[in-house]
Amino acid sequence: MSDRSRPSSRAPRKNGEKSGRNTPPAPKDPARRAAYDVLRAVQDRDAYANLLLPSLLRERSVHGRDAALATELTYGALRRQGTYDAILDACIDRSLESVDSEVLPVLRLGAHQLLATAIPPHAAVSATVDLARRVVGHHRGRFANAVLRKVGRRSLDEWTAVVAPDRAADPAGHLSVVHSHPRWIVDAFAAALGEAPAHGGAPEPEAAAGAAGADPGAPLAETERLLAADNERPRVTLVAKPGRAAVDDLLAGGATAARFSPYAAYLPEGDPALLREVRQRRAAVQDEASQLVALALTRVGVDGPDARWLDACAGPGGKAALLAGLAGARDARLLAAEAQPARAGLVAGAVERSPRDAARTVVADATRPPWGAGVFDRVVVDAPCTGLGALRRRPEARWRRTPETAEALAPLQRDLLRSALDSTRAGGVAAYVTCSPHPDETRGVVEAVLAERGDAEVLRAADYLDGVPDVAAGPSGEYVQFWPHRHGTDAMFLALVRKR
Ligand SMILES: C[S@@+](CC[C@H](N)C(=O)[O-])C[C@H]1O[C@@H](n2cnc3c(N)ncnc32)[C@H](O)[C@@H]1O
Repeated sequence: MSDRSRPSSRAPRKNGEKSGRNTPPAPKDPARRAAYDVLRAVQDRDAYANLLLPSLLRERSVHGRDAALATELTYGALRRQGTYDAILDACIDRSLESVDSEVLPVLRLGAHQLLATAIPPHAAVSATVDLARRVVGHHRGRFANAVLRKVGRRSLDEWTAVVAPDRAADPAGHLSVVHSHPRWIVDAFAAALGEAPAHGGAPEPEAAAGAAGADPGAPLAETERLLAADNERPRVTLVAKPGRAAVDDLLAGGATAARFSPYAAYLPEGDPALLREVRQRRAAVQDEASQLVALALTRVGVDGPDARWLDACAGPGGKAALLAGLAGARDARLLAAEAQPARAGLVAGAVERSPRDAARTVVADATRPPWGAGVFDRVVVDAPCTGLGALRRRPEARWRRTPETAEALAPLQRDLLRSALDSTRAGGVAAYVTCSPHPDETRGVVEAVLAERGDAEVLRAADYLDGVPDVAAGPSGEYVQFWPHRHGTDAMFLALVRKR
């Protein structure tokens, strides 16, 4: 992870620690001030809101309703930024680009309160204008007041009817504004769902299955459901690490049974760290699809030995921890490889005390592996990707990625899959996984690599996920694609490849 991930240059105080003598007094309206500071940090120094906000709230001792409001405002303004910017643009005489970068986050926060919360409009405007006066001065506070009063004259639906392109004439452009996703992401999602061509030409036949339940009359109907799901807060899913904790322990702690993974439970509310199993690292937060793609790999039959497993891109160790538990139960061994030393440290922590001490962590570049060819019975490569499948969790990510991000990652993704297949023995199996449904980094990678070699064949991955509906994807349903709107999970992709 790069420098950007550092939430703050100041170390947060430990829970319950009192402010030092030099700590500035708590700001007035701490919720809006915290939201503003996070939006500025995201905009100015590429901070990650999901890391910065919790540490900032802790540092400033913002709790309870203020913390909940700060979270709602920060995440809402970031997720809905595309929609709000189109509306703000219509409320300002000059172009939105010419608005000072210090003022823009104030306007987005105000728009979110006015258009998507129950805060009474006069309170939303006056509290936001107060904030503007404090952070950008009286003159620009007056500007914010004028703009927000215009925003408040219409509801969200009334505004989008005015500012979004017509749906029939430009479906992707319409959905891009209404559901606040960059247009290239709308196009990529539509292609992955089979509702639009991936690279020109006609949509894939899988569109019919993919769009099950959608209104056939509305263009890009299923894509719209996906975009809407991306704007919802994801539920917290836990994993009970096999051999170290049981799902029943999590249920006893207030979690509820999960739909698909035998190791998962959902936490309806509260801080996961309050669960003893999580504190003791016997359980962890892990999306259900992440668990299921790892499980699918372990369910494929292999003839001969089943003793050596490899996780070629293991950091921070979510899948490695699950695989280590399952390997231990079968008396197999997992090698967890990670290129970045700091992330390898996280992997080592995640797999610590696995049953039979089944996992070993190494810092290694999996494209130039220090291990020999054909030595592993099972290999997973969970490749670095755009993360477009996890937009629910990373509210600013959609504005940071570009079409070039996916293009730039493809050579590394192909190299990692080639190397994973080279590392797999004949008769063994490799899993190629991404947390993105973008065709260029999912099937595009698999198809390019398999076209080069005659020693590998794609298996029907959905056959190893019995009981999970509507996951088969690809021209013949050979891949697995999870979706937030269908499964309530991240949009994880899985291809299972048998080495011949
Ligand atoms: C998507 S993440 C893996 C997530 C992980 N499997 C989990 O479930 O927690 C991809 C990881 O691959 C690592 N990586 C990138 N290039 C690599 C390479 N050439 N060799 C090994 N690891 C690499 C990245 O540092 C990152 O930690």
